[in-house]
Amino acid sequence: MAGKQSSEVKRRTASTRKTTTTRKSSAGKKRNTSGKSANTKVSRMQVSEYTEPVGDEIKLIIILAVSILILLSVFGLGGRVGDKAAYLFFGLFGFVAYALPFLLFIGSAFHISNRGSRLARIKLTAATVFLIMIMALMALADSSFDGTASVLDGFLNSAAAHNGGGLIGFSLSWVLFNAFGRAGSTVILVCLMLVSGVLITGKRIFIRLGTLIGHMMTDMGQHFNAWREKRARERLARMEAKAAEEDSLPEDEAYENIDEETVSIQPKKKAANIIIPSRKKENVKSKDPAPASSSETVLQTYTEESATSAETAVISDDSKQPSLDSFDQGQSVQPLHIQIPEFMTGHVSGKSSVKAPSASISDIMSNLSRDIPSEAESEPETETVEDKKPKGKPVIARTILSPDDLELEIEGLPEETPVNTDDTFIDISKILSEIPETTGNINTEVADMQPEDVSPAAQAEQQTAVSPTAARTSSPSHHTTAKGTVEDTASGSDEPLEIVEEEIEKYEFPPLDLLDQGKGSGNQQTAASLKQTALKLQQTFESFGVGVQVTNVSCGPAVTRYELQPDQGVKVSRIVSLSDDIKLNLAVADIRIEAPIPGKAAVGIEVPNTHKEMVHLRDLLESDKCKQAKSKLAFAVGKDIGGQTVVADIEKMPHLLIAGATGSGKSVCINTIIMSILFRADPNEVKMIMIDPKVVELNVYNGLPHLLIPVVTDPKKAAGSLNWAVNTMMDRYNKFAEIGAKDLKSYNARVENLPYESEQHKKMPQIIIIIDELADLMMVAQSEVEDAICRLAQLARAAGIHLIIATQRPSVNVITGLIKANVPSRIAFSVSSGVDSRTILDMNGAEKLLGNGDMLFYPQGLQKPVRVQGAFVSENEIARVTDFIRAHLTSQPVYSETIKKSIETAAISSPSGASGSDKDVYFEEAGRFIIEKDKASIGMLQRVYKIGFNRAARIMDQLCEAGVVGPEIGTKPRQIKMTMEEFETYLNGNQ
Ligand SMILES: Nc1ncnc2c1ncn2[C@@H]1O[C@H](COP(=O)(O)OP(=O)(O)OP(=O)(O)O)[C@@H](O)[C@H]1O
Repeated sequence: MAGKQSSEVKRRTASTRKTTTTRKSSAGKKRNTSGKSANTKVSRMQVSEYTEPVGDEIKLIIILAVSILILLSVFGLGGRVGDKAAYLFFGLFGFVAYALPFLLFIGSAFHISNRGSRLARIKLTAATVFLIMIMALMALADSSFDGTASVLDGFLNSAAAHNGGGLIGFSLSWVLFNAFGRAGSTVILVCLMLVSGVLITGKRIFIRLGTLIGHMMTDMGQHFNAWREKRARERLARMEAKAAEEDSLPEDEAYENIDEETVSIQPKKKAANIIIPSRKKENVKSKDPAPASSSETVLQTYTEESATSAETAVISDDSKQPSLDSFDQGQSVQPLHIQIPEFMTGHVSGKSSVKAPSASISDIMSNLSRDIPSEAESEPETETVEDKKPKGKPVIARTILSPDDLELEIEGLPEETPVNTDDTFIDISKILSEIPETTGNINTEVADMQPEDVSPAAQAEQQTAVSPTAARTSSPSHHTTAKGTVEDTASGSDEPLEIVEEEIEKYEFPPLDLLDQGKGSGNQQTAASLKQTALKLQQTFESFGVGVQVTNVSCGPAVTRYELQPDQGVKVSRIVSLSDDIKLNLAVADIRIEAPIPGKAAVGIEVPNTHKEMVHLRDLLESDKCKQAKSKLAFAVGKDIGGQTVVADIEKMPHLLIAGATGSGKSVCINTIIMSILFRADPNEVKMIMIDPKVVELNVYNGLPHLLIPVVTDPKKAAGSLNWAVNTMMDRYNKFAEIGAKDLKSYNARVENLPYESEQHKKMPQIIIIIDELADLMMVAQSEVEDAICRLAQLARAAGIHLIIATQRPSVNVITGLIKANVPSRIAFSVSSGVDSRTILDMNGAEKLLGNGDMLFYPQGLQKPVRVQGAFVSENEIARVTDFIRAHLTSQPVYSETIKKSIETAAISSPSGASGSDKDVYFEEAGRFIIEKDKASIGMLQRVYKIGFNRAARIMDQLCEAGVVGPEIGTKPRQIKMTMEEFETYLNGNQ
């Protein structure tokens, strides 16, 4: 037995050895013929490339033939075999057997052409389920079906009658019927049918239905509104006809018939409105008959024709001039509202009408202003006014701009002021000129205005409207001192302020070699790697049955864009839906699809580069594009996807919103803007206000002559700075109006050509207001900040004031609708979600950015944002440049005390803040400590009081404000300016 076993083992060992030898020799052979086998592989691949499509074609031909045979069979034309087959098909599928040949062919063709696609498999499965549900429903539809017959009966009945659900449908309905009854089974089957229908079509039936209903409701609403408007117009037409009729009646009778909705002037009430809603001439009169003593017109109205003719503009009889006695002191005043339809705004003025119907309100207002006779021109009238010197203050309380009307509210007209609006056009200039100038005021204050009542544009327009008079009256309140500064003797922070720094005699432009140069490594992407990625992209799309051709490749510093041209019939949405699969196949973190590229018949796929190139500011500033840019506010944005330098002009933007997640590159972007300006603009040409609630970002610019005031770090003061800017804007408009200039450029040009030296009219610089974190300001005084930003954004462009606002919180309560609407140019850096991207750009895309200066640049006028790799400037470079500028100043910049004071006043008057009362609890201690140590450093305060950086910096600012320490100058330590005794006196004085 043992011997048998051992001989068996030997035999096995021998056979194993033999096999090993055979394997070894075959491996050797393989090694020897490795070259050959590679060749064989290639040729096999070529063969398979050839045979695969041909094989598919043959398969389809066979399936077509089978389908036709089945078709013939089910219609009884298939001979004996066909009859048998038809019996089987009807038995199995019931009525659906008629559709079987078609379904078989279409299904097979679909499967073959979408081989490998998961989606196609899902669709095919869903289609099969759909068919089975139909079969089951057909079985259920048979009224004789009661769930008692056997499954075989189901087969036989369908085979014989060529209807019903066949064996398959019958079996399923049998199970469902016995479990849920007929109704329950129907619900389940229909539900499954719908689900498979959704999977087959990919359409969201119910959501669409909801949307459809929504659209229908909106349409109905619109129809309803149109109907209401039509009715209102008809009513108005009726009223006009009625009014025309009444014209022919004696006056007293006519008054009784005036419709209250059209006109209401109620002397006893606070306000009254005249609404002139149509272009047609109409007679609108006071509801109350005017008292006999004051029956003359204060408001004059003109027909369209008369508005264009200066001569025919005067309606009232000279002998019936309005009595100015009515402005006497003690007389009660009434506000008067005039609403002027928008179409009239081009023709408001009587004497020098603005002809263009699309003329802007400010144009009209400036025209109006010019119509008001100056003191010299209107001497005889002035005399009359002097005689009857009124004490009341007529006030243009507010203007309201609605989409249709401009409304002026004039307070201070006497109670019984009669209004005769005979014609369509009201001469506001006349009203303004008749308000006595000797009172020294057409009060432009909007003190009692409710913010919600008055749009910022309207406030600004209102102030613009009265500007010349205001300027006339306010100018004597300033007198020039020997130093050339203007002392503001007028009280109140709303007085127009002037930029009063001494002019910087000579500004030494910093040389570009203070900046680092790019290494000039160029793009690391080789042509081969680009070609490979392009091929991969094409193959990926092909594997999903989407035909595309890569037509172009643009290689940018951080991303490369592959331009794809889809084949005929390929939907763009299909390409977009494959973005995840592309990411997977290319093994990249994220891609952005631009579908389509604006102005091109191509879809752009932006793939991050493996090696990112840094775009150095110096390289951009040295580029021709930058050198050729004429504007002082031109700045280097970065390089676009094609590697081209992108240069933008803040003047044209005219305001810019920069938003992105923390660390995405906002501060670097702001620094590049500031640096671009420092390299291009003289401080006498461009000034900046920097608001940096984060404290650390912009303080390096302190001490530069370009700054109007030191960098503002206190959010409460920031609101004050914005208010100051609004006042400056209004002041500038007044000055423009005085010499008939339209904007800053024409003003400066005219001032330059003035034949005499004027103290009043000097060249003015452009002003850029940079806010590094809007969210911090909005937290402190949202309504004030929003209001000021909107007023500036709407009107500041012509005044040469531009806003650059950055925020890392792109939420709707920071970037409010109002701010968004008024700041048209945007830069979006990387954000965390599509929602944030939509808040900034009104579209997705920023969530796909890569960070580190990768941005979507969307200036005003561009259809779609462009992807740009932002310029980079390091802190060292900034320090080098700012140190250079400071070192080469002929005189230290003198910051305007007036501006500072005004900003502080505004901060104090701000309801949300009181700069004096909210000193930090460590303020006193920190002051004493710093004086004792003779060293002021934020880090030291942090360490000693164990507080955060922001709080320590704020305490330092408060100490600086109190005069304990000097301002921060670059990286140098602050000066200690008070002794301990002085500080104690200060503290005692402030308790
Ligand atoms: N254009 C750029 N090129 C290369 N790297 C950049 C660029 N911009 C920013 N970075 C990198 O990103 C870092 C963060 O940038 P930055 O400080 O500007 O972000 P931020 O958005 O201002 O962040 P935070 O809101 O927190 O202040 C920089 O230190 C730098 O390394």
